[in-house]
Amino acid sequence: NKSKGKKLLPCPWRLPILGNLHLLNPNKPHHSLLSLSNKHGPLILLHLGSIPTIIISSHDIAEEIFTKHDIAFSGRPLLTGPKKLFYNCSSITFSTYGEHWRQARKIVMLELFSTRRVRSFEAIRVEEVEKFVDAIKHLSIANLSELTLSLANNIICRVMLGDKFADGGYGGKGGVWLYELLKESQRFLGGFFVADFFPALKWVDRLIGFQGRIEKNFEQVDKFLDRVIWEHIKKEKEDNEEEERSNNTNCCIENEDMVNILLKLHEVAALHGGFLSSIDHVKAILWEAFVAGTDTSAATITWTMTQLIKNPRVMKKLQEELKQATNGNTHRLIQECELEKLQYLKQVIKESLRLKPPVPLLVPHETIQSCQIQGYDIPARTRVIFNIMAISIDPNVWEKPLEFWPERFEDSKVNFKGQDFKFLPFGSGRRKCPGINFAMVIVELALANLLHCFDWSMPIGMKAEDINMEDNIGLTTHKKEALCLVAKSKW
Ligand code: HEM
Repeated sequence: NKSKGKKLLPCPWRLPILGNLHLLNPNKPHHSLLSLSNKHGPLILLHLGSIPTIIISSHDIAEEIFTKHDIAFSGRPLLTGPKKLFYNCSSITFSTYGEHWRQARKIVMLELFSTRRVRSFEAIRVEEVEKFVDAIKHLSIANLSELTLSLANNIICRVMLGDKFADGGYGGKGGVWLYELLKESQRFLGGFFVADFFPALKWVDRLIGFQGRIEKNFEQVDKFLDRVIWEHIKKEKEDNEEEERSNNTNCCIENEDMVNILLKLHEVAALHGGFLSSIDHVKAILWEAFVAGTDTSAATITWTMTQLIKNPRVMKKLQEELKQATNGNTHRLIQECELEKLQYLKQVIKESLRLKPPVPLLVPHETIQSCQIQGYDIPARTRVIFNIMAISIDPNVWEKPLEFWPERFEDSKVNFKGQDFKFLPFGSGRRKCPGINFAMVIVELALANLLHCFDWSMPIGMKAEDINMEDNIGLTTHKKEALCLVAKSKW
């Protein structure tokens, strides 16, 4: 009776208790949702267990939401994984819209993602890319899935925690334990907790051991972050004493890592209250940078290399661009100041992000107030999933949507900053990724050098057509099978 006179959202037939959950393949929910939207339309309502969830799969509905109802859609559901791993969701990504989120985002925008800050990490990126290239030279077969994860992990580790905590290894040698810790956290963030779909059945997660495993992972993460913080405090004290002794008051902000910066802000907040008043907030921000930044950047590099090995014409054209940019000098690395002129590289990365967006369903949103979309009433506290993969291969919008064709971005103003609603690999509106600049310079520098320093081919006995393009989704989509290629060094 309640719905009398109201326009009802299309909703596939559902089962008692499970609702529409049985329609989702847990390994490929973005593909299942694409099939459902092809059948039922670009705005549908699913009952995932007992949680009403709307799925958005068209650019015009995304535009309506991000331009007219952005605040209403800026909440985040309180999910089991992030609640545990990010200290009761006190990080940015998973905290719901409000003062805490605003303050947290403001601080990281200023201290981590501002143009000046991103630029100040150049030496770290260059050094790590150099080691990365050097490691590949010594490998008969390069496992790019693993190597790119090491690269992103080492850069983020050095930027966030300082040099001491990154042991800088490549090719499965270095930082393995931190890496394993991170992988386990990511499994839980993208994983299926019964409580997230049937809040009343929370006990089932404990019964099947899921809750126990996440608690163990959290304990290890927490212990690690405690050690990082303790060592920074100790070092700061020693430096201050040394400074007093030598009367040297030169403060070098460029050498500060994120832990130093957050600890200083924590000291002030502990006296006056607000965000960062608890040391748990500091830990949540630190762990989140690993989780949000490592996987996504590595997946972008790996997927782009996958597309290039399958498309030799594009790879050749890109290598030609790099040759021209360096006047044919293959005996040195591409520098960051040269990236700006590499226009074809930028088109190639965009095309790769279009076909394989690393976060194809964004992070789940939740409405914080009721509103109307396309004439449908959407109540507050509705979970919202944006299937941006469906949008970026929509045949009504994109010509030859499944083809890898970077030239489509030539002379086009379409970018991924969140204003072009047919292409949203970083999201849009208030919740869009704040790490775009931070990530893109890593991705561009790594790819430019991979292609400038090496010629790439398939291992003997394999053809590019054999490459498995299937993805495995957690919070980020990865290539299901590792990308292993032969790299022939040009110098
Ligand atoms: C190519 C690499 C990356 C991609 C494709 C990517 C993509 C995304 C996406 C799709 C979202 C969710 C937007 C939404 O829910 O509407 C997001 C959020 C976020 N990303 Fe990224 N990201 C990348 C790199 C990074 C890096 C390197 C960092 C930090 C070191 C980072 C930090 C964040 C944070 C903190 C949020 C949460 C924003 C909020 O909820 O307010 N990302 N990212």
